[in-house]
Amino acid sequence: MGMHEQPAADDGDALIRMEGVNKVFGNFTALSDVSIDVREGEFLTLLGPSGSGKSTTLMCLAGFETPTRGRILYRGEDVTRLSPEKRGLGVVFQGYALFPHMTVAENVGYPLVVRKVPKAERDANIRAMLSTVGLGGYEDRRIQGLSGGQQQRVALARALIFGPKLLLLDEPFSALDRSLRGEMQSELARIHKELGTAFVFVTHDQDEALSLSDRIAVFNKGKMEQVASPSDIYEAPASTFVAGFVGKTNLLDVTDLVAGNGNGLYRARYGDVEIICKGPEHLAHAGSGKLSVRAEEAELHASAPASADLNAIKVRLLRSVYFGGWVEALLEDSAGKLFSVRLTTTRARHTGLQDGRDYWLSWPKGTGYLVPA
Ligand SMILES: Nc1ncnc2c1ncn2[C@@H]1O[C@H](COP(=O)(O)OP(=O)(O)OP(=O)(O)O)[C@@H](O)[C@H]1O
Repeated sequence: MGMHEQPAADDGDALIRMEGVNKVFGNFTALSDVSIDVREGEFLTLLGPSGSGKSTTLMCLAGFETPTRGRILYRGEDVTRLSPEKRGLGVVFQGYALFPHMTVAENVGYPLVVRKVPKAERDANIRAMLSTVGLGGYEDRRIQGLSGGQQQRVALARALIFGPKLLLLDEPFSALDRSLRGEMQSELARIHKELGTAFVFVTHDQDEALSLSDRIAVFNKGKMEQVASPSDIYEAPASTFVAGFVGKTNLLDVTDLVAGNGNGLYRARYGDVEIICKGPEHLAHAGSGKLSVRAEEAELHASAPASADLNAIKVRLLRSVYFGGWVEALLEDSAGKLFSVRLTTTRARHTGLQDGRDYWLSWPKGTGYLVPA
């Protein structure tokens, strides 16, 4: 797919499809008209803040919750009311703990025992799956003696051993420390590639979502606001929420929108400054919108930049914060609008940052992305 191409409305490749799903608990609407396709073999991440409906979506896909309204189709067949066991999906959920009194092999082989797979075949599968998750030779170990990362590998092996077409994972690494988390993320990416099974992964961590996924679905207050590739989510957000939740951005009120001739560019106005930016076609007649300018897309200059290729605004530096590799500058323009700019430390030293001083904030013409106000 091209960089900003939207997925087809009717996707024949859907492995599992959620159609207009609502989920109401008492008088609280946890999911509101959620439609989403999971494609064969893809790594799809459900991303959003706490309480946005990610887990509820996963529970509906798994069959642990039933939608109040809407349908779930598995390869075109309605499974909305089918029990989790009958769906045959792999799950790694927080509440789906390992059996602590059993060995690694007994845990991993359990789904095969349930499916009455003969012992010899079972043992061969257990051995192969343990090697896939990097635990070859751990068959007889006890669960209690394993580290957090190793236990997660066992949980993965148990969820994958019966060859499900889809694996559902709910924040599987949230209890792990940062370095172990990074290691398990690479492992998960490797296992996904090796097996070719579709994964649906829930997280509230944007970096995890951006680095692991083929596509990301962003949730906010029970609604799915956008589903797209990581680069489209980051570079062509569909809403102010998506722009602000993924990465750090500045949202400017712009007016007098004029679309270019199908080149994806817009002319716009921020206060009395003329701006050239990118945006989706459907805003051509909107008149105004919000312009998302990424914190790392912008630069600071001690004097007015001479280049005609830059959008530029006069600002005052309120303060800067040092983060090692980069410096974050907080600035304010004459209208009282606050800006956040992320400069490399080298660049910040070169510019010379002094609180209270005036600067020019710039970003290249043709960058920055319009979202509906
Ligand atoms: N069984 C339930 N009964 C009542 N309310 C529920 C139930 N399950 C979920 N909710 C509510 O639905 C909302 C969405 O919950 P959900 O767990 O899907 O969010 P989430 O995006 O996964 O967030 P988190 O990361 O905190 O789990 C929350 O406000 C939650 O309190």
